[in-house]
Amino acid sequence: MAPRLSPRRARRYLFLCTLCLSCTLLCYNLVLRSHPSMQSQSYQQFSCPLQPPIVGGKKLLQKIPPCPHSAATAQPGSPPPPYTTGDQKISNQTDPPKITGAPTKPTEQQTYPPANFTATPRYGQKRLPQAIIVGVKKGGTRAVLEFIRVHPEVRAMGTEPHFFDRNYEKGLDWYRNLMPRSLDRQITVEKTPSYFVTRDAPRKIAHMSPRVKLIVVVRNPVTRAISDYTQTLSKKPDIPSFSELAFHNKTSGEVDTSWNAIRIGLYALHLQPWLNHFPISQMHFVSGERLITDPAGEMARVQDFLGLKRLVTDKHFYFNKTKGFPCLKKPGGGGAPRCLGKSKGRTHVQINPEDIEQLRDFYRPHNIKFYETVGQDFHWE
Ligand SMILES: Nc1ncnc2c1ncn2[C@@H]1O[C@H](COP(=O)(O)OS(=O)(=O)O)[C@@H](OP(=O)(O)O)[C@H]1O
Repeated sequence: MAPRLSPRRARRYLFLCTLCLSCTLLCYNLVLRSHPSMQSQSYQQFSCPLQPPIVGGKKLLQKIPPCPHSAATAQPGSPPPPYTTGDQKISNQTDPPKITGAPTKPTEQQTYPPANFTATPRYGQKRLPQAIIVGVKKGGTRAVLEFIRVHPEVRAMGTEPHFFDRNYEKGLDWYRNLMPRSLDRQITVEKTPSYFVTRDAPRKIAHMSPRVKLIVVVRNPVTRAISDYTQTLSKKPDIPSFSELAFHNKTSGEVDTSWNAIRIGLYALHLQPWLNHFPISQMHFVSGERLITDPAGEMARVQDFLGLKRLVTDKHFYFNKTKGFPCLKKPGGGGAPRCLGKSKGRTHVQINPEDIEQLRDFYRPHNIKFYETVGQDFHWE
């Protein structure tokens, strides 16, 4: 017959058993979490532990799906809402306010996650970018970034870090730390369109890495100026008319080149400082117009320039009639396709045709100089 336990001893055994069980569970959990095979996206969907990195006290909403969605509904590789789906209504989010000292445009990132979307992976290293989309504002830079990051060998920062124009004093470690992790064979890319018109940016970028590849998305400077103005007007409805801002004197047709919307379009002028630091072969110019009419063709050239296999092809795009722009198909054919957010492809404000004609005349010699410098005719007539 087994000896009977006193109640005190029984309680002690019970306590020891509970303690052992808890330790086992704790160890099991620790081992599972640290094992690489358990850090896949599907695991993260259930744990959802990742917080956006903190930069300058501001949270970067970068590649982090909202937890409830990812846990409940996300398929591996599928992006989180809200963002445009097919011919449905385009996201009605507005541009977020610009925050000086911190990377901008988190809303874009929320509304347009990349096709190779994963919650920030824990593998690989953070590296300084090997390619930068340096301009131009309203040229189509977001489209190029979102299209190129579909490529499995590209890792892109979704927000604009503004390192070489606003945050340089924060240092290269700060900048590197903003980048997504990448494997050795992958290319890290960021885009900040204001670099192209920042005088000191070429020198600073060359100092970081003289071999970095530079992408400039250019668009007819007249359309670009109207796009820029339309964006400003959407935020500040009380600004003067386009015509008042664009011309010193309407009758003489003297263009006001001190207005940024006009000045940014003087591409030949802004290009010069870049050529003091980089050979033209290290710069690639994307046509903002062809990016809309033939995104696959334009992206083929971008992939060639970056030394990547042409994996982003016409199979990835379809023309969304509601948006009036090419959008990305969902990889594999299933699920929702993805268009850029509503701040991309706005209906432009109506501009007097005479003003447009005057601006065309104004830009013509500058455009010709630009075509000659880059050895490419963009046909902005
Ligand atoms: N596929 C696709 N979908 C939507 N929009 C597209 C696309 N491809 C190019 N574009 C053009 O991109 C213009 C915005 O340019 P950026 O992304 O460089 O703007 S920004 O400087 O980052 O604000 C934007 O300018 P607007 O049309 O004036 O809004 C678009 O014309």
